[in-house]
Amino acid sequence: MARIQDGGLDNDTLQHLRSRATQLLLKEDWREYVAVCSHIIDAAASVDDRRVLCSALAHRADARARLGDASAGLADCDAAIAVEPAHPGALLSKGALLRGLGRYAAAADCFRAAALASGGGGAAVAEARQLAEQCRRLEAQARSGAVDLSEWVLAGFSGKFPDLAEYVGCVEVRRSPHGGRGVFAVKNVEAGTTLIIAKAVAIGRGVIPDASGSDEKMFVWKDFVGKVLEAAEKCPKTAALIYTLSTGQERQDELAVPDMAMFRKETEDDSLSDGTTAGKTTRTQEAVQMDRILKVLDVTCLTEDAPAADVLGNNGVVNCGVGLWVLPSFINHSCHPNARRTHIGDHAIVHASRDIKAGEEITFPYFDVLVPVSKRREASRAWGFECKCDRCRFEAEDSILGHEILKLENYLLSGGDIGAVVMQLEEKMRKSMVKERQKAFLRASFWSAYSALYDSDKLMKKWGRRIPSEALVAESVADAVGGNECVLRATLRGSRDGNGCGNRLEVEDKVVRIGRATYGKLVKRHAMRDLFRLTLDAANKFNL
Ligand SMILES: C[S@@+](CC[C@H](N)C(=O)[O-])C[C@H]1O[C@@H](n2cnc3c(N)ncnc32)[C@H](O)[C@@H]1O
Repeated sequence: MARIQDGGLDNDTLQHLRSRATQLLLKEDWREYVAVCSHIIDAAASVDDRRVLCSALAHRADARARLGDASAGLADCDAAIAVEPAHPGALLSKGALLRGLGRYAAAADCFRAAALASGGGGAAVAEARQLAEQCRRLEAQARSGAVDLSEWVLAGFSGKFPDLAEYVGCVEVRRSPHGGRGVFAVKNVEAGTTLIIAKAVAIGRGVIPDASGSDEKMFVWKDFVGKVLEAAEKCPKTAALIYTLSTGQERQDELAVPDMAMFRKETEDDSLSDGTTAGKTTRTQEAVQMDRILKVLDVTCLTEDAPAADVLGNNGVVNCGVGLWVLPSFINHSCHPNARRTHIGDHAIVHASRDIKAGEEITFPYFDVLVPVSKRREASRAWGFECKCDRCRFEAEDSILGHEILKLENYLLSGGDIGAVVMQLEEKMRKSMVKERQKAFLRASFWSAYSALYDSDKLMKKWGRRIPSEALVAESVADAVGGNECVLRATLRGSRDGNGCGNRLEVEDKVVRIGRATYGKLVKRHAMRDLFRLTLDAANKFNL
């Protein structure tokens, strides 16, 4: 029991509690730390020691934030601010909590108030101002989706991941002809436009050598599942978001279309309901539905080692990552996709990889789509669905071409001359007057043959004059599957060789267009050039 003296807590008691709190802080034992802070708060309140009361409330708020209890943390900050409106510690803690909830404008106000309250021009003031500025930038980014990663890219992706805010662009979840729900564009968007920036509910990561067995992967998976369950337990809103996802066991027409407001950043009202009685009521009434979450994770988690992550996000450290990003998990697969995702730290950025019309469904590839239809069918079956996208339908339903495709596939498999395969396919498409869009589909399906041919000086000497240029085929394939590293590399090589690309400015425009379609509008032109160099370097390494 704390001893009390006139005008506040007695010094010995306070000193003892403070040193206990410091020990717990160093051990990061947040639960015990909260208990000690509560002790100080009760004692300080009973003797009306406002100075001690406010700093203990601010410290408890920080610890509660660490424990994922943002609502209780905010309540502590508000209690301190009610006693002392210009308490720098409480204002800083509240700013940090609001920033974590994505309420950047309110967070910036708190940091600004903390700078004013600290007074003078010391390091604390400078830090509070810096935090206010960071929140101002994040607020602007959360509204526009405009991200500039140029500096980070130019620094070789080194250092801390750039700060990102969650963003929901002109997209909406609707019922999809592909199955269940899907994400749709509500406006026309240009290739490269950012559609969604989503923060992961949780990510499991491990540095696993390629040859490692399934035990290590299982370890990463278990760690990931544990983190998702913990996040759902701590925050009812997170649990509610996870429950919008499919368990894979519902009938497609049973799946409800969620309200888009769920995915937008928190409003004042949301945070109040999360922060006070209403939030707590939900938490105690509803235990986390563990089985349901486990089934959801089986269907919806995304691997972080997507092709774009190799260049734009893993900092060369992580080579196995699995995560749950809720809104991107509503995106269906297509072999004629129009979007891609890039991973930066804990955020997934989904951007248009082709121009998209209002009302069109947004899709990305769940597996390699630069392969013939038979291979894609195997992959989609492994996912538990039959892909009926327009590309699959065309390749499966055109009986004359279907026969030809099968012949070419077999010929390729038996080690036949790649140049002859490409020649025959081009001839057949010309004779059958196949439309450009469908030519693009078939070229994408036989991409391995085309690229092996362009890679070989010997084969190019033999067939080069009788087949379309690398740049032309790359542009055509980008129409089928959107921008990606393979077509970008081919476009870069093709444009360097100047074969059939047009004049210098046209060539540069084409390259930048495919670059944006591949990496999104995340970097300025000068940094894009660096990405081009890396893309070509990666190809050279691969070819060695
Ligand atoms: C990540 S979820 C996508 C969202 C899902 N449609 C929903 O309503 O929750 C993946 C599941 O969606 C379905 N799906 C995705 N792409 C599809 C496609 N092209 N054709 C049929 N079903 C698809 C499959 O059931 C797949 O297991």
